[in-house]
Amino acid sequence: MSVCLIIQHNITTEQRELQMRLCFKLQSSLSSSSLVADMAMSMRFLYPSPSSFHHHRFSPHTIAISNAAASSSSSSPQVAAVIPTPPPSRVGFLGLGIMGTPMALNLINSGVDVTVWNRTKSKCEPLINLGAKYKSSPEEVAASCDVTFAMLADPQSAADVAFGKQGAANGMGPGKGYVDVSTVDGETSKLINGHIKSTGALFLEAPVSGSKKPAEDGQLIFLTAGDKDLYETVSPFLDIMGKSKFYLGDVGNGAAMKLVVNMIMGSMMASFSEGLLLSEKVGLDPKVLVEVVSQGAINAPMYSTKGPSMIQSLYPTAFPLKHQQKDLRLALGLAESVSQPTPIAAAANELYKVAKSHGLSDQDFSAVIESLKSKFQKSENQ
Ligand SMILES: NC(=O)C1=CN([C@@H]2O[C@H](COP(=O)(O)OP(=O)(O)OC[C@H]3O[C@@H](n4cnc5c(N)ncnc54)[C@H](OP(=O)(O)O)[C@@H]3O)[C@@H](O)[C@H]2O)C=CC1
Ligand SMILES: O=CC(=O)O
Repeated sequence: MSVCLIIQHNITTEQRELQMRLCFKLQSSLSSSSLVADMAMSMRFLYPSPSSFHHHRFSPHTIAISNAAASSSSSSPQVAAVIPTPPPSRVGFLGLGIMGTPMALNLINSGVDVTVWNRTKSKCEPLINLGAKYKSSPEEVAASCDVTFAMLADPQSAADVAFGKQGAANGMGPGKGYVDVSTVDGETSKLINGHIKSTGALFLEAPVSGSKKPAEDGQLIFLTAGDKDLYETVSPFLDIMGKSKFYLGDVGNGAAMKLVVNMIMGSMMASFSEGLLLSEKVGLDPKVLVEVVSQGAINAPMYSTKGPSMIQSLYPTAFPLKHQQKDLRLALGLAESVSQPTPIAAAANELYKVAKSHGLSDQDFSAVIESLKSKFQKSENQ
């Protein structure tokens, strides 16, 4: 029997103990048919449950134990053991807005070594006070970190931060990774991918579904595409910030999935707004409408969370209206590129544009209801 044992060196004390235990097992159990099962048990001993990952500074990255006998030219079996590779230890985070701040905070609270940057420096202070490091440009963050996440407003800012002057690409290189979690169009994402890859680094697009509260609760849904190796590497971090993750293949697919989801969401909110106003006008109580909707097949969490404040004309910002309109605009561009008719999304987009023109850009996207109220309709028709 021949044995291949791959030992990783840059690891925690706990993982070092695991290595030693596995070496001992290999020495003492080479003839044992239960070797693979024993090794798997050792892994479980060290990481008893997925939630225990969060209490470790590092999570197990790769656990692969295989009997390579089938591929061996020798008649005797060969055992290959790949010891857990720790995920990258230094994580950068660029963009500390409504979403970036709680996402970075969850990483810090899980013991990850986080370095932050934001265009408006004051937004970095709370995270610095909680232990984050600070660098004064995306380039410096990327240069000092193994992987760098970016959560920017729109295609222009995502591109500027990734490959503009003092952009992250200047600090990237082989062995590093860039994960853009902003919502942008596929073309922008491909452009960023090209700049990052030209440095020898890896790229993953990973826009998120889920708003401010899911970001705070670590319940986001990641829609990823790009380098599969980087996806595997950063999975422990995605698991800290989110509840699920999808790997969708080539760069552009994550962006497209996100735009389709938000196209649906923007239309749903516009339609819900019409329903609330119509119910009120025909003498119904819109609060009862919210209750009825919440019990039926068309229930969506956003109706019951945002409906009551919409009835009071209050729009505390979780998802800025300007970003919803940006997503509809980009989704319409995507539809145009494949000649897919999207008349409902096009109509909804017009409502968000009206709301923006009345100064509601920074309110929550539920403020789109205002554009259906008679005061705005009159001014639009003048
Ligand atoms: N809020 C939500 O519910 C969700 C948002 N998203 C998407 O996530 C992204 C971020 O959203 P959110 O956090 O809500 O947005 P915010 O508007 O709160 O934050 C935007 C971030 O982008 C930065 N930024 C804007 N323009 C530039 C620029 N030209 N150069 C450098 N930095 C810039 C801002 O910096 P500064 O602080 O200096 O202004 C800020 O850090 C968007 O793409 C959005 O569509 C996705 C899912 C949910
Ligand atoms: O992009 C917004 C969201 O809620 O998801």
